[in-house]
This record gives sequence, C-alpha cells and structure tokens, in this order.
Amino acid sequence: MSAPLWQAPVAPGPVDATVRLPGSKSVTNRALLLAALAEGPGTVRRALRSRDADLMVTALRSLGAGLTPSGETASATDWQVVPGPVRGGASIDVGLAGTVMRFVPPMAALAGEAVAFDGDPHARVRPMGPILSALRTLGAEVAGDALPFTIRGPLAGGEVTLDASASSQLVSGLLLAAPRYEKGVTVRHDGPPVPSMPHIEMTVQMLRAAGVTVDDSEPDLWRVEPGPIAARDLTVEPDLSNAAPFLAAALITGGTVTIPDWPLQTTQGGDALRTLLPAMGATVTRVPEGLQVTGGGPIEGIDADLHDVGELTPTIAALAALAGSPSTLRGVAHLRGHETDRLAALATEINGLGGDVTETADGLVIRPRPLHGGVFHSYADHRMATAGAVIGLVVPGVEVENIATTAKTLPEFARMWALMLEEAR
Ligand SMILES: O=C(O)C1=C[C@@H](OP(=O)(O)O)[C@@H](O)[C@H](O)C1
Ligand SMILES: C=C(OP(=O)(O)O)C(=O)O
Repeated sequence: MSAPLWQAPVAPGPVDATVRLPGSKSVTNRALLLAALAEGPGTVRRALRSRDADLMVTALRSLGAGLTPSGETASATDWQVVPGPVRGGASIDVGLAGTVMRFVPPMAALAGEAVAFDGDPHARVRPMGPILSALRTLGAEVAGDALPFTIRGPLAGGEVTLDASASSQLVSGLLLAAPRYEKGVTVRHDGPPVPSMPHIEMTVQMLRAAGVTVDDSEPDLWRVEPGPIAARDLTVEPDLSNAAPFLAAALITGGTVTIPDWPLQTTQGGDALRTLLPAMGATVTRVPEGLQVTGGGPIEGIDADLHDVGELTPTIAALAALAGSPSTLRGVAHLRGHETDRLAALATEINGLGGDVTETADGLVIRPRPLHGGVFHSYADHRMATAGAVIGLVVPGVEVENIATTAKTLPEFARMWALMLEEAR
C-alpha cells in the first residue's frame, strides 16, 4: 500500500514569518551519547524530539544509561542523563538514522556482552563496512559488514586507518566513544576527501568542551586521548539544516523569514545557508532575534560545491529547479548513501514534475523549466519530503508522498509549514 499524499500548499503571497526551529539532530545525538558516557549525571537542554533522537535515547537506555525527560513539548525535551556501566545483551534499532548506526556501535563495543544492531530496510544498504572493520582492528568482535550485525567488546582502542569518503560519521563515531577506550584512538583517513567536515569539527569541539584531549592538527588524522568525559549542562542549538526549506520559502515567495536564536558561531553545516542563499538572490541579515532572509528578485541559479554541506542539497536543488538560470551542484557523490540515493531521487522527482535535471557522477545539473503538479515521492527521506513542499509553494498540484517521514528530524514540519503560510500576505 502506498503512503498517503499531502497536498503541498501554494503560498497565497509573500510569507512574512518567524519560524522557531527545534534542536539540531547532530548536536542532540552527540550530546546525549557523550552524556551517557560521562563521569557523572548531566543535562541536555532543548534536545530535539524526533525519530532519530528518540532512537538514540532508546539505544542509550538499552546500553545502561538513565535518561529522564522534563519540560517536554512536542519537539523538545530537557534530558537528565545518568551514566551507567555500558552493558551488552541488547538489540538496538537504528531506524534510518546515520547518527545512531555510526555513533552507537563504538559505544556498544565497551560492553563485554554482544549487542545486536538492525534498522529500516534501506539502512541495510547505508555504508557501515569501514567503521565495522575499524572496530575489529581496535579489538572488538564484529559479525557482519553492514546492518544487521552484532558487536562484542570490550575493545582496547589504538590506531586504525579507514576510508571515510562515504560518510564523515564513520570518523565521528570512532572519536565519540574513544575517551573511554583504554588506549584512546588514533584514526587516519585514507581515500578520496571526507565529506561533511563541519560535522567532524562538531564532534571534535563537543569532545573538547567535555574536557577530552583531541589532536586534529594534521589533515585526515585525529587522536583522542583516553580520559574522563566531563558531565555537562548543555543547551542544543536550533537545527540550521532544517531551517533550509523555511528560508527557501522567503526567497521563492519574495517574503521574509526570521529564524530566532541562529548561533553566532557554530559547526553546523546549515550555517552555509548564509552564503548559499545570497548567491541565489536572497538578502540575509543578522537581526537581534536571529537570522532574517528576504527574497524579492529573481532566483538565480548557482554553481556550488556542496561537499561539506550535503544535507542542504535537496532544498538547494528545489530552489534551483525554480530559478531563472541553470545550476550545477557538485561534490555530493556521498548523497547516494544517505536516506536514499538523493541524486537519483531528486532527478527523478523534479523531472516527474516536468523539470530538466541530469545526474552527474558527483552531483546534479538543473536547468529550470516550467513545472506542473504531480506526486513527489519522498523515499522515506525527510529532506526529499521538504524539497517537495518547497516546490509546491509555487507549483499548484504537488502532492508529497509520506510527509510524515519528516518525523526523522522535524515531526512538526507540516504544522509549522501551514503556520508559516498563515502569515503570508
Ligand atoms: O554527523 C552528523 O551528525 C551528520 C553528518 C553528515 O553525514 P555524511 O557525512 O554522511 O554526509 C550529515 O549529512 C548528516 O545529516 C549528519
Ligand atoms: C544524511 C542525513 O541523515 P543521517 O544522520 O541519517 O545520515 C540527513 O539528515 O540529511
């Protein structure tokens, strides 16, 4: 049975809205894991509530941590986290969450008993081989090279070389639990360039903020010293990648969208919207509340290397399909290993609405053409679903299949989108 269709609303006019975004998935899932491995109880405030974050909470509880929510709303929670000895024996569901499938196994490898991992059907084809081989090299017993697999520790840590060109998470995962390994870890990358480097920077900064010594002074080499992870009281930043479709709405409708609490400094890749959107014709201003994006002129096509900020590709591709000139998006071959093959999915779905998109080995060439309505499939990919919503703002009759899949990182998406449009003039 196919998933229900959501009629993407056409904007009645220029939007003029303030959109308060829930916490970053990437910060939330790192903060929860580090808190679960810390030397004492800590707090993670304004943590995202979403499918990926909830899967992380369940995984950490099944490995022995205590997580108690307080101050809950639909999309945010303050978590009190009480670490416990890491115990095995559990079966962990990673869903389709890259952060759970790559960050939790290196923690599970601290336990002396086996831990089993599995996830959604598509999770079984997401790249896992390099991190599982690395965990074997570091001393764990691992059965399997992809999901499903089991892992049994304890491992001692040490030095390992892997090819992390398929995902930065293969490095982040090895670094996050490493302070708890007897020998810490030295990770060397050998292969084509690692994508999404800001996410590795986020991992390094969060480890350092918890008192861990990390040396990243040489390219493609990271050393995490063994030692305690400090208990912290941390507040999660808003999710800047999830700001993308809302800010795109300002550009497309010639309106203004403000995102409160946009951090002044951040390692979130979504911060690149401050330069990408102006390149496409938007005006971006820091205002006292946060970040404000205004459209008005034509949308301009771009030639952009999105290697560091691949998460933004679906929104940028949707904007490019509505632009006044062609775009080339490069450096994102690794998107073929994301929630779906995003390059194939974007080309198929935009072309299904009458677009002219061709895949290259590492990106997309998008030549704008008048689009028409039709079904926009989401492939269980939250960012495909929101890309369909973006196009639907100005193309009548776009029906997004399975809008509920946005629950991966933004369960309130459809309601927030409708609220934003209520504020259209
Ligand atoms: O570490 C993280 O939190 C993430 C890293 C990136 O993964 P890739 O390096 O696989 O692109 C990003 O796309 C993903 O959404 C979140
Ligand atoms: C690639 C993404 O997610 P994941 O954390 O599952 O890799 C994403 O959110 O765009």
